[in-house]
Amino acid sequence: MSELLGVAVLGAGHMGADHVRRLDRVVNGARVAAVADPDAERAKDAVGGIDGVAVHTDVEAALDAPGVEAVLIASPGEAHEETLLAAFARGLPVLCEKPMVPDSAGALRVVEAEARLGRRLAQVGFMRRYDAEYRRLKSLLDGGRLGRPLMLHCVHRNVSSPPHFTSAMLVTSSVSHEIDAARWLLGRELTAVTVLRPRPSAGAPDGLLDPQFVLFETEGGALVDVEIFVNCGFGYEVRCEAVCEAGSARIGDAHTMVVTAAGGAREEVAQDYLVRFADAYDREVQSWVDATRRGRVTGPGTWDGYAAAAVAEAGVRALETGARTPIALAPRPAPPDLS
Ligand SMILES: NC(=O)C1=CN([C@@H]2O[C@H](COP(=O)(O)OP(=O)(O)OC[C@H]3O[C@@H](n4cnc5c(N)ncnc54)[C@H](O)[C@@H]3O)[C@@H](O)[C@H]2O)C=CC1
Ligand SMILES: O=C1[C@@H](O)[C@H](O)[C@@H](O)[C@H](O)[C@H]1O
Repeated sequence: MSELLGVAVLGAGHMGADHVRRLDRVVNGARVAAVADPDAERAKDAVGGIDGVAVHTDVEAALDAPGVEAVLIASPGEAHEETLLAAFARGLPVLCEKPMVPDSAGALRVVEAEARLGRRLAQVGFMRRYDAEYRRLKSLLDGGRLGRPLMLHCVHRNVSSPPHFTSAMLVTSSVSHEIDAARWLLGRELTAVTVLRPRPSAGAPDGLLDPQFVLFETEGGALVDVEIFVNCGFGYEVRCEAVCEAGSARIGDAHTMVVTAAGGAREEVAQDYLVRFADAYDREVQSWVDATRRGRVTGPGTWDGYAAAAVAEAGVRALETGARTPIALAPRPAPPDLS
């Protein structure tokens, strides 16, 4: 391995461009070796003035570019399966943005392909596991001081959704974060899901079922509710309150800045995930680079990516039918070396 880990960033849109910047300017021990995007202008814009970066419109060419030792996938979810398998075929370690693969059958193929290799190669981009507030909540719950968790109340709001966003994507793209966070915080699988649809907001595009109220049941009987509202218009808000037998704990209220002027006080509210979770993305990518340079893979893995896809798929059925929908996970293949 070279002194600086050579990373190919695949997909140079909103997230990809931010990861290029992060690898170049924030993270230690890595460099951007190649960027690929079918839109060549986007790839060039993302690279900006960084020296020595190969720019491609073809993913495979980027994977084979000189100096590429690891891969960060930031293309749309539908492209992830093919790209993950191409990286596995070359033995390249991967950090793959969520959703790992949007459909559960494809996600399971990725789990099985990695299991056949007999070692972990992929980390999935569930960055909330690297957020300071989520980590404090996880240690508190694991420490047991508050007793057993009974309920998680979650709020997830975006200012607006991108034009391609569908009603199903509120679950598959947005609530996928709460699905992973709940599995991680509680250490339990989710077993059933019900989705209620309040009347759509006038601020949502025509036909988009926004907001939605999602209720998960878990192994062991805890409940997780999620308000997902992706065109709230006023801010990017992510909160989670754990209610336990001997107390409760809430995260997500942290103030950015309070400005007092002209007889009033105004608190700033983050407008998007790149601001709210900036530190979490930095920590996630640094941790991936550090582990990769040690020849290891840590953090959420392909099974977590598969479980999130299977739960989200049941959620979409629940949204369409209005019925409580049980969640069935496939048998887990013998996990690869978890070191
Ligand atoms: N962790 C998080 O909080 C977030 C994660 N994401 C995830 O990041 C990924 C990318 O999302 P955005 O950057 O918002 O999308 P975007 O639409 O801004 O960018 C996607 C880019 O990928 C390119 N692309 C399309 N097919 C490709 C392929 N086969 N190979 C390489 N590039 C390809 C497109 O031309 C585009 O430039 C998605 O999986 C999304 O779910 C997005 C937002 C936040
Ligand atoms: O992952 C993300 C987006 O893809 C998703 O669409 C948003 O709802 C989330 O807040 C963001 O973190």
